Amino acid sequence: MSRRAPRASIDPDVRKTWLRRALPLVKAHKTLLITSLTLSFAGLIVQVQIPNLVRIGIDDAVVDRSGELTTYVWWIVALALVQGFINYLARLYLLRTAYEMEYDLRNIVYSHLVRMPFGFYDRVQTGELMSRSGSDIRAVQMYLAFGPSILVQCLIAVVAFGLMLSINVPLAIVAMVTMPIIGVLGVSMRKAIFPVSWLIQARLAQLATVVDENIQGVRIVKAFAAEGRQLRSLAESADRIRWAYRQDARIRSRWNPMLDNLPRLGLALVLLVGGLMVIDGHTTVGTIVAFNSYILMLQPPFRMLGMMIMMGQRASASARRIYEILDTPSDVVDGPDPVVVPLRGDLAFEDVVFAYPNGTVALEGLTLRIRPGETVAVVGGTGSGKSTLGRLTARFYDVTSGRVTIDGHDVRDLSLASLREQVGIVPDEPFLFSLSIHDNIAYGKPHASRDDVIAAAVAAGADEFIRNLPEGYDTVVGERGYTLSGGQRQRVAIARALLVNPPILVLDDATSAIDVTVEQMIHSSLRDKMRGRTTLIVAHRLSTISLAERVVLMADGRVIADGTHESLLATEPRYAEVLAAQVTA
Ligand SMILES: Nc1ncnc2c1ncn2[C@@H]1O[C@H](COP(=O)(O)OP(=O)(O)OP(=O)(O)O)[C@@H](O)[C@H]1O
Repeated sequence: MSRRAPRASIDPDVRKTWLRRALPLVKAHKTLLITSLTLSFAGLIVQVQIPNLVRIGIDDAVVDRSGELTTYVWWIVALALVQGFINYLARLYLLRTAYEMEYDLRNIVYSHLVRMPFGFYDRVQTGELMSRSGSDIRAVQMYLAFGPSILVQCLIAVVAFGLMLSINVPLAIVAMVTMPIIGVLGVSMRKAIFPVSWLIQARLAQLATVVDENIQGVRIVKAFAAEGRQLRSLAESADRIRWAYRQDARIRSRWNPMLDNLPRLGLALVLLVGGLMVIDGHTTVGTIVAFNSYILMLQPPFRMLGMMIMMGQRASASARRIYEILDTPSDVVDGPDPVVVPLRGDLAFEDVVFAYPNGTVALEGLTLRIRPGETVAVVGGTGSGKSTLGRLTARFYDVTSGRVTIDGHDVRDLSLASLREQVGIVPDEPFLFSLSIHDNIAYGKPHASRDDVIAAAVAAGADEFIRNLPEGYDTVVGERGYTLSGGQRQRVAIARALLVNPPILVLDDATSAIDVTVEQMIHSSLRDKMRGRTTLIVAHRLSTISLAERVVLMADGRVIADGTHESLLATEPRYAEVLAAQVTA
């Protein structure tokens, strides 16, 4: 099925109220919405006729015995059928409107999320994002679609009141007396409940984060036999939710009986006043019965008024959180005139200062030049800024000051898509999708042929183990590729980068879990496969470092020494220190 693009977007003007900003979304589906509202109004008009027919039926056929009872009965049945059919259509269109709007909103939010820079994902929690893209979208959708429908249903009160007035003015006023009270009480109840239900939402989102971490980190939890501790933290979250639900129950049980009983008071009043009027001959028994029906019929819309106010409050808070995402501009975007050029791989960092969005300064005036075709190992203590080099090369983040250039172009001037196509990054813990090995390798080049995929896998030293898998290249690797070993996953990830054949390759500790002989094989095939490739290797192992023709030593976000492995060993005591501290054979 082909995917339809969202029909509208959220108004970007942040000065407008949330509802006005969401209006384009409603307008985009106005035909559906108006159809549904019109139908729902028509249904209500039919519905208010029924008690009136009952009144006439009772007065004519039962009391006066002048009319045919079955005629009234058939009319009522017919009207009920018509009303049922109209309501069916109205409901159908209303739900369709709601889901169409939800679809649009979901797509708007999701397409914004995929454009967000790395810095955004460093800040927000997965559980929170899931909740924003789930329940918040739903809350807004509900209000936008169901709000107008509730208003239309409240209109029935006007129509029914008009009809009652035409039958009997004093009794109509008596019947309506309790309605505003129901409305006011409904609103008050919702107001009392709102903070609690808000708390429930927030605590459910917290619980989602705890559950998410427990599931994602289940191996660590088990490895440290920390199930008890995790269960306690889960129980604490659950307990907080239970407390909030208890408050919710307390408020509801206080208000609901009042709301339920008020209409009965209305019935009693109508019976009292209406009964006296019947006795005095001012009205008929049928009128009392009809007015009873009206009281019961009018009660739900008035109660829903309160619900609508609560839905509005919730939707407004949800919309604010959704807008928070939509209003966060992606700062890492194409410049006004993005350059698309094939790169040779002449990489330079010019006095680069870089701080992560949380303020951690990772590079403090780093200058480094790597010529096309060079293979450079970056060595340094933990946190010295090695991985950051790769992230800035592919422009996952923008530098705070200074420049990163490739072939003389500032990376900020290059088109983001072409830059990322030409800078391949293999992290130490690669992510594999729940797809076949073939599709995982071909992720950056989905139309690659099987032969190309195999060639990349051979170069990455992965072909042999892949062939031994039950379905070879078609084996689907489980969620996050857990069915493969760490070293196997790293090899699949290297193959994925090689298939794209980028002129610049960053191996960020990407062979840490691969044994030394296989690693040497991979590097020699890398060298054969593309002589001109610029390769940056973040390395901890001597075997890896020795593959590079040049070694750069980093400390505190700066390059402190640069040369061959041998010359650094001979001249730079800090190099020997770093090697001794963290480098394994
Ligand atoms: N996403 C991030 N958000 C905030 N700070 C970060 C982020 N990633 C890294 N840092 C910090 O930036 C500094 C440099 O990190 P970087 O990952 O470049 O170090 P590294 O030399 O590769 O370390 P290691 O050898 O331990 O992987 C560290 O202080 C680190 O804590």
